[in-house]
Amino acid sequence: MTEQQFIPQVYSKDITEGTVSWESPSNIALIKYWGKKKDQIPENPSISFTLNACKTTTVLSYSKKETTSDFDFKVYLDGEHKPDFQPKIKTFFERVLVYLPFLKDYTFKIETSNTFPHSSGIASSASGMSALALCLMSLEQQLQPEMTTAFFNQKASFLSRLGSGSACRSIEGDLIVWGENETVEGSSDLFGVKYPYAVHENFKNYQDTILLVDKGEKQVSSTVGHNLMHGHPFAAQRFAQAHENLASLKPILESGDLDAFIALIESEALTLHAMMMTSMPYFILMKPNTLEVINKIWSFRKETGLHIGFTLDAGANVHVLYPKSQAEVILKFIKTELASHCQNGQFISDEIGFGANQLIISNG
Ligand SMILES: Nc1ncnc2c1ncn2[C@@H]1O[C@H](COP(=O)(O)OP(=O)(O)OP(=O)(O)O)[C@@H](O)[C@H]1O
Ligand SMILES: C[C@@](O)(CCOP(=O)(O)OP(=O)(O)O)CC(=O)O
Repeated sequence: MTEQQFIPQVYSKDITEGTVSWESPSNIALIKYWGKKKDQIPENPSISFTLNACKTTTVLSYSKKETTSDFDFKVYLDGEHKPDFQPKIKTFFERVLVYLPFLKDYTFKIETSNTFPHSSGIASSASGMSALALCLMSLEQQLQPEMTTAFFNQKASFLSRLGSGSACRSIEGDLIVWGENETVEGSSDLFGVKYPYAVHENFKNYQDTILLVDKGEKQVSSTVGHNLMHGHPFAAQRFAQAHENLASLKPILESGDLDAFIALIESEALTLHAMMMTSMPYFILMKPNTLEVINKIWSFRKETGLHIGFTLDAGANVHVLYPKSQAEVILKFIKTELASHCQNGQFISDEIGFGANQLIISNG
């Protein structure tokens, strides 16, 4: 599989204007992507649960310009012009122009909203960039109607990756692998693929309650963090470990061994943050309440034997993961013991999801 297949031939249709819309979820990595090569190629494989409630909805309106000129687009978040979202999208447009050669032919209006706070480590770049990539694919599909769903999804994932690496894991669900590796046949550095092996019933409707320990924008973006893996003293070991952890996860997913699952994902989360703390310059994204919550989760698990575990993204917020069958008692614990460590007591109840959906635009 190469990038070449995503470069279109001449389009068969001419479209002057229109509107398309997609909602696309965020995702939470179990084995983390941290470190990348040129062109958004990951240094190691990752695997994530696609989320359900945490999502972006984007409406893309386009009208053809008289003459081709530079990129022409405006972004609105929750109805308000959002100039500080423009640079990431401009970089995205530059990277994908060769694969979407119509980009300079249109004026775009991007109206977007997230169901959760952005830039705080709940992967708004993943849902936001994948929603935009999907909208652009819908436009391309109108220009070239003879496109299979499999190609549509694969190219949407490929383009999303060029917007934000982890975004390539948001197009489909429920478990997505990104990054070529020896464990998952068909895996690719270029796009995400559905995890193709047996997954035990224990993981069905797996719950993710996201504790909003800190809703503020984080001090160091993921992009900057990835770059600090270049020349990092532990980089080689970390990249090798991610391959090993993916190999270990396969029998765990098959057998439904939740103790082993929790041990693996918690170790991944803490290793991610260890990489941040041992970067140069070093940085810490966890907050005191992140550690409070982690310690409480560990005590509660010891006391009850319940299968409550956590993972972290690049931020202070804690993703509490647990099986649906134990949801009632764990949710009660979260409400009574953990919510007080969240900003304004806020948390988001989410669970495994199945990917993006196109929304029908009504003209009335
Ligand atoms: N709905 C959206 N549409 C387009 N771009 C978005 C949207 N939401 C967020 N973004 C972009 O993503 C950036 C935030 O990404 P960043 O990686 O810093 O944080 P995050 O995605 O919340 O956390 P993570 O590190 O877990 O991915 C925003 O500054 C903005 O450029
Ligand atoms: C910690 C992570 O969430 C890192 C996500 O990094 P991004 O995909 O947000 O980074 P860019 O490619 O620079 O946009 C781990 C993961 O999702 O695998």
